[in-house]
Amino acid sequence: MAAVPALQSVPVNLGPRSYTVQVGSGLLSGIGTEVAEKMGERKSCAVITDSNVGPLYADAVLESLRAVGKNAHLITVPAGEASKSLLSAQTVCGEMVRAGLDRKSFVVALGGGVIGDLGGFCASIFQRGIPYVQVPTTVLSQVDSSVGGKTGVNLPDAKNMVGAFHQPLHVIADVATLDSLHKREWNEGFAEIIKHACIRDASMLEAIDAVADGAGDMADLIRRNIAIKAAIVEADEYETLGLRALLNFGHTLGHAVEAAAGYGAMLHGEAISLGLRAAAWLSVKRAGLLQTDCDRIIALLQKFELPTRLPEGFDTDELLRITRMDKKFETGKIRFVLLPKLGEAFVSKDVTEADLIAALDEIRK
Ligand SMILES: NC(=O)c1ccc[n+]([C@@H]2O[C@H](COP(=O)([O-])OP(=O)(O)OC[C@H]3O[C@@H](n4cnc5c(N)ncnc54)[C@H](O)[C@@H]3O)[C@@H](O)[C@H]2O)c1
Ligand SMILES: O=C(O)C(=O)C[C@@H](O)[C@H](O)[C@H](O)COP(=O)(O)O
Ligand SMILES: [Zn+2]
Repeated sequence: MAAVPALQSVPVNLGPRSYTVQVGSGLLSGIGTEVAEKMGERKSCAVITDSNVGPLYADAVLESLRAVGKNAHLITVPAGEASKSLLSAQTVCGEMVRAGLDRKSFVVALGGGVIGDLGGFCASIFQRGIPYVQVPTTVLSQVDSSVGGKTGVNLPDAKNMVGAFHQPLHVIADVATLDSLHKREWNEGFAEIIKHACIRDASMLEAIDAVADGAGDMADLIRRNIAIKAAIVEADEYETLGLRALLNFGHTLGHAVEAAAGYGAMLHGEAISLGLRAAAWLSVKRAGLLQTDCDRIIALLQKFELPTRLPEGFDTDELLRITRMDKKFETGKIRFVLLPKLGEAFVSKDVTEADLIAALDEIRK
């Protein structure tokens, strides 16, 4: 990672639910002080993490919290998407009860998007809701999932089917934690980064290219992505105005592929990469995106070794069946995000099932 400048803060302005995302290196050891400031007299907390992240970073976080007088209890779930389930939420909430947490407690979600979504969801339902702090440790969770307050779990049928909007009180993105990511987990985060560039900031494609070539400024790229996500969430927190829905570019078919593969078989970013290729192709057919721009998106995904060809074994009918459960499917009509040009997106109500079938045929090639 390129040299990290001093701590940067990105505000997320949501009135009474406003918070700050801190981006910098070596922030974990200062978490106690940061959290103490936000949580005031709340004394007990659950640090929720997974079996990969816990052994690497939980001690630093627990020590820092205990040093400022917090009673911090560690709760560890198995690493991977399968832990984003109602059963895990029940297990975690059960551990929170047995640890003596109450309505004056809080949660620290230490890990990737799975832990952020699960930990945030547990915070949203535990005794009808307690505050939480996001401490994202993957590229994907730093640039996307830790910001915006979408929390939840999957059902076997489809992704993110049970959840709540519950904004964090604070987000601490320590970019030094990214150094321990395996290449596959590092790369998958770029699917969401490329998504942000496609829908909001075409000029970011160059910065992404530079990072792929080992020359770019990753910390700055992370900050830029957080700012894009924050601006969209600020404008449409509850996804009711058609703006936040743009963050779903590539997700309609991507989510179906992720669920159909079996949770954990494909990483979220890998499934979204396939969804992005399908959505970019449909954007050429239905929205006038230039073929050269579509090719540019695909080439960039490939630079991060992300899949752009649907593997054998995915049944089109099954993928359509799952797609119909998507939250963007309303009264029998799909709302599909298309790109007329790089950096601009809109929600189309004119995409048909025949279009989806054609897009799936295309990404099989
Ligand atoms: N809420 C949102 O707005 C939002 C946005 C995007 C994605 N998501 C969700 O996020 C999830 C995907 O998140 P993810 O890709 O971060 O997956 P993840 O949380 O499963 O992390 C990927 C892998 O990396 C490991 N890991 C995490 N941090 C590490 C570190 N610093 N060093 C070494 N290993 C580490 C994890 O243990 C896991 O094995 C999906 O469930 C997706 O639906 C939510
Ligand atoms: O924050 C959002 O809004 C997003 O859509 C971000 C997506 O990257 C993310 O995968 C999200 O969890 C999808 O949400 P869903 O409502 O489509 O399940
Ligand atoms: Zn996503």
